[in-house]
Amino acid sequence: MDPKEQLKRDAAREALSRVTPGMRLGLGTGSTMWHFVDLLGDALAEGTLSGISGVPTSERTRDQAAERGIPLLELHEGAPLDLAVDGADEVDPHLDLVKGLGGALLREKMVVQAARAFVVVADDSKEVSRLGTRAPLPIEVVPFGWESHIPALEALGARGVLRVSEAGDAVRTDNGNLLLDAHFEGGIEDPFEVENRLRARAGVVETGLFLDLADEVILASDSGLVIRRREGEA
Ligand SMILES: O=C(CO)[C@H](O)[C@H](O)COP(=O)(O)O
Repeated sequence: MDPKEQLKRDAAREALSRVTPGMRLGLGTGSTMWHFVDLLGDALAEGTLSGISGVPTSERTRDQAAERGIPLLELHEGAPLDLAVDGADEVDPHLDLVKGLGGALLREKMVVQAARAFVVVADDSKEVSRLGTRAPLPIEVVPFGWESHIPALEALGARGVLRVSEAGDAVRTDNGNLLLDAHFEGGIEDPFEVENRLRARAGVVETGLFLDLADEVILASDSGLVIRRREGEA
């Protein structure tokens, strides 16, 4: 296996050790989560875990989980979830995150907010000292008037770019919305301020800032796993 994929699988395997029989899980989206869903499928098939059900955060994850025989629930059926597991594009020292390069940020945040605990799985390339330095901030917006957010982003110190596919078409989320990627020169100075300013705008559906949400971050590196927990948590 490619060494980078192996790191993602290592983080996913560690997260799987947090899962106990009967749990209702939030199943995130992305290449690291692919490994988690794969390992969960193996565990159910082998009988080392049972009674598990999951709420998928994207159609991709729904398809993979269904293929692997993982019983699926709608969000309202599963909530409150015992545990949400998901990847991240950036993790800062406070365990705040940027998510959404995979385009599933809205459902991901809804699922995390419906969960009693949230564990993040990533390789150590996602660690940053300040959010917005490694990845742009994804923002899901309704198609109507999306261009009007560009000057507002400029006022926040960011260059907003409509996400397009390789073929040049605007990318649509699973919810039929568009994605703006906000590039902050030097990173995001005050993520809470940016979150509040963006969320106050009609037409902005959700941002990829996941603030004060992660309870535990599992980072896989060449030298092993690094586990970070929110202060005050055992
Ligand atoms: O937020 C996400 C999708 O919306 C993903 O969790 C994030 O992009 C990380 O993905 P990967 O594990 O492929 O690096």
